[in-house]
Amino acid sequence: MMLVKTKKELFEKLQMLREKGSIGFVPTMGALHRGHLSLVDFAARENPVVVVSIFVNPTQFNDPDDLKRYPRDLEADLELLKTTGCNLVFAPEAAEMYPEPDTRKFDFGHLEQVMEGKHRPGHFNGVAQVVSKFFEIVQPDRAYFGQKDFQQLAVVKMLVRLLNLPVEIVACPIIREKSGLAMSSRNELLSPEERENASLIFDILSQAKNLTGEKSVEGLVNWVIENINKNPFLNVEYFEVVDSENLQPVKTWEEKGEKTGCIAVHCGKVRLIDNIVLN
Ligand SMILES: Nc1ncnc2c1ncn2[C@@H]1O[C@H](COP(=O)(O)OP(=O)(O)OP(=O)(O)O)[C@@H](O)[C@H]1O
Ligand SMILES: CC(C)(CO)[C@@H](O)C(=O)[O-]
Ligand code: BAL
Repeated sequence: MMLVKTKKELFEKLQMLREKGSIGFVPTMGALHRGHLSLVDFAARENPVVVVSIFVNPTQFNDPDDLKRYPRDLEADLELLKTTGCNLVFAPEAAEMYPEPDTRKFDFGHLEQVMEGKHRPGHFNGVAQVVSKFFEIVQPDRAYFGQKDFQQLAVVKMLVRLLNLPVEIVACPIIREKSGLAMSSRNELLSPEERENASLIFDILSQAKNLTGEKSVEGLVNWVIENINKNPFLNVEYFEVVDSENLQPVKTWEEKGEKTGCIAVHCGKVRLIDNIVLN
């Protein structure tokens, strides 16, 4: 496994690696856990070459404290990646990715106006800026994203359509801790007590999945919010039931198509997200 920090080094290494066949790309912000490693495993199964990027992208943080606190540990990340099928790690500095300020404004319409987009203004524009740069630099055949960031997946798929990019976006399932809590780099910022209580989020989402027969959509939304907020460590920012494809709000269970319940919860200073398919 090789580590490169500049685009020049990356181009040189990729020129050699590309001869082996297709490139699978896994973009991350580091502080790696089993969720990230599962994306690398999917990529390695489907491509002879796997590239992982580690970059805490400043343009997608709407909250400067969140950016400052975001966990970083390149040494530990490299140790973990050594145990996987990753061939090349790209860990650039901010100036390498943004030699000029990126002033591009993307329009994802409804996809960026709800849930994460509504509560983190500018977030998806920053994600689109950095992901489009990575796609241009790495030119992957396939790119792997986790379903934990459900809305991000929809935005990245639209980005690829908007820019006509020849990259296949592969969605990978959510990896959870034994307690059910979705793995996340931000979990490291939770105290042991907060972490224990945060497992209630998936517990309630799983129960909600079994209640769609007896509660209306609105009734279920209120039930989820009330039951999570009963826990003194947790405070729900939103819980919404949306169409899995277009993220339009779902009003009744009779509507066609797959429905996903998406949630953001504050636990102490940490903001956690999760989601579950409800039908
Ligand atoms: N538990 C998980 N299961 C599957 N994929 C995951 C999981 N956690 C993160 N990913 C995916 O890994 C990629 C990189 O995510 P990122 O580096 O932001 O990690 P993260 O754990 O989501 O961190 P945070 O949520 O604290 O930002 C994204 O595609 C994300 O969806
Ligand atoms: C895709 C991504 C690496 C872009 O910075 C980030 O949003 C993430 O880790 O999900
Ligand atoms: N996993 C999404 C990256 C972020 O929270 O900014």
